[in-house]
Amino acid sequence: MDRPSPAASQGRSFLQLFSALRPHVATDRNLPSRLQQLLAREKRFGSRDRRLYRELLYTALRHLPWIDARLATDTPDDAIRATAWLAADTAATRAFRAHWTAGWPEVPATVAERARHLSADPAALLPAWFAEHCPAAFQSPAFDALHTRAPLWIRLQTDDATPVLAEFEARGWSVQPAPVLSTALEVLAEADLTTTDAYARGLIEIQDLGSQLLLARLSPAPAGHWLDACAGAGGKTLQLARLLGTSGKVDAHDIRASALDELGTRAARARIANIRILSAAPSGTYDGVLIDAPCSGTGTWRRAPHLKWCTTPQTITNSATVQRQLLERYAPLVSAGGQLVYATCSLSRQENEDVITAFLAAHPEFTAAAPASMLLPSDYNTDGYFVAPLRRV
Ligand SMILES: C[S@@+](CC[C@H](N)C(=O)[O-])C[C@H]1O[C@@H](n2cnc3c(N)ncnc32)[C@H](O)[C@@H]1O
Repeated sequence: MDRPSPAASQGRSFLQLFSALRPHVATDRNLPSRLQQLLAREKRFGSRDRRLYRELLYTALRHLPWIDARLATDTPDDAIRATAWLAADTAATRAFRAHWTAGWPEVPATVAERARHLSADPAALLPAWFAEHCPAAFQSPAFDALHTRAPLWIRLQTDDATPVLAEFEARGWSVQPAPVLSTALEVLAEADLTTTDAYARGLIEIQDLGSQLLLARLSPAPAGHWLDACAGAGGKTLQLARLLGTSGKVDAHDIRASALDELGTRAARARIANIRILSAAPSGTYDGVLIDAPCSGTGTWRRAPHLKWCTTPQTITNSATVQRQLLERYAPLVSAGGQLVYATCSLSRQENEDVITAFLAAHPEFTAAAPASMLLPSDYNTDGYFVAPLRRV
């Protein structure tokens, strides 16, 4: 007798995991931690199982109304089948997808075609209230990019990529350079980069291409003294420190001490010496101030799809209030002629253009140094970002 395919019982396990997460989707912005804990508790899972379930769960969250609708029928296996079909084809998902979607067509490139195949409503995949915040998100190709697994980008933190490329090749990981930025590489493998020598030596950092482009395109003048006012764990601080060169310096501040500790570890790993961590409130003046503001994260919906379902218009209004306060707090630290850079990973007009318009109206001593710009996830296969470069006159 043929042994049953493991994919059949994996389908049941996926449904169990999904139903454990489902009640928390609308309320828990930290759902990825909950998902991580859920998978860690299941001692019977190996690392490949965990990769499979993670991919399936993220796919289901990305397409939540479609999956919910199938689970509400008397053939819930349809939910497994649809999730398997929509999931990315990776080493971990291949056998599972082959079992559950035998005879199904290739997954089409656009959400509209996928919806047609599943007799589903494409518009249901984004909250309707978001249309007035970012109409472009509802249109192809941005809409398609938002419903595709986010790629893994790294930033080279060395002028010599040879040891990085050699190590990746030895591990069987292929990479693809970003056509728009020489320091950015897409890793085309399910790689745990934190286990590499390149990572341990600080030769690479995991950083979305969109985040990299934001600073690379500003090309801050070398040798300047900058404040990274909302540095977090320092994704942009490290990049800024390299762009400014060894005669420039960055003061990195955040209200989260634990994030600043992590920043210190990353800077030490990369032997970057021109970063000073400021736990206390910054003062004095700077050639440039970066405000990478806390935001609703709507630009990260492809990477963090649960945020689509727990973000509300009120979340956005609250973020915009904090963003205006942060500009008021840190803009006075820009010296005359200096730069003020406001950035978010939000696609909402209310957190982006509206915040900047209100700030400029209240502060004639600042002017736009260049047009503000929005990076849509479809532009270069990234998360979505907004950046407004301002100057103090
Ligand atoms: C978008 S995250 C920063 C990400 C970081 N720049 C990076 O590239 O990895 C926003 C950060 O602002 C911080 N923050 C919130 N309120 C703040 C305040 N009043 N002053 C400084 N930082 C603040 C948060 O703790 C959070 O780390």
